[in-house]
Amino acid sequence: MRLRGRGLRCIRGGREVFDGLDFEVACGEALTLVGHNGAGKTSLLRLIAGLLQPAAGTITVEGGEQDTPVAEQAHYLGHRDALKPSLSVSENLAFWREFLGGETTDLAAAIAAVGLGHAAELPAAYLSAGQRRRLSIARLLVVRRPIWLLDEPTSALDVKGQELFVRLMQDHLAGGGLIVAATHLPLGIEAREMRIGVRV
Ligand SMILES: Nc1ncnc2c1ncn2[C@@H]1O[C@H](COP(=O)(O)OP(=O)(O)OP(=O)(O)O)[C@@H](O)[C@H]1O
Repeated sequence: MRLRGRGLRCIRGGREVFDGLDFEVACGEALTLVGHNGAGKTSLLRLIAGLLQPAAGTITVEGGEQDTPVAEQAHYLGHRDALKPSLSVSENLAFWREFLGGETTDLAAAIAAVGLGHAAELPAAYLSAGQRRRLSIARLLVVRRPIWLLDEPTSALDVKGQELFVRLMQDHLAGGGLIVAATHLPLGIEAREMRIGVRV
């Protein structure tokens, strides 16, 4: 499987963010997007996730499930943790598993994998920032999707949480998945780097 973007142009709020952008990532590979604040890293992730439409260019998947839209093959882990505060950790994850559908895995195992086993019945409103991030990461595990789009994924994670996430990313790549991540810090995994935007 190969994810490819060609000639992408992105316009936001009437201003061009980037134009003529190409990228390519194959299964088992990670691509990190680097660049200054406002360069367009989040915008590119949102284009791939289908949350924004490109003004020009194409995003395609070769191999794998070619007829399934890219957005349905991708998890988008954004800046904000998409959680319902009144629902417990396991209820939040059950919601996402139901909502996203497709190939799912065991809920309790996903919660344990991110180190939240002790907090499974706690309302999400009571979670710390790092715990909320861990719960968001559990969404990547509970529904299997080959493309992980990650926006500053390690923000708020403590050292153990970062180590844990590195292992989860490595497992995902070893299992044939691919990762595109926007980050200002090294992700801790082997990755190709793509710079977006040049400050003038
Ligand atoms: N909803 C929006 N409406 C209009 N302009 C927007 C919107 N969201 C982002 N932008 C603009 O698009 C440009 C790219 O923003 P983006 O969030 O993609 O940058 P980034 O590289 O991810 O930045 P950072 O490193 O700060 O996260 C910025 O100039 C920003 O102001």
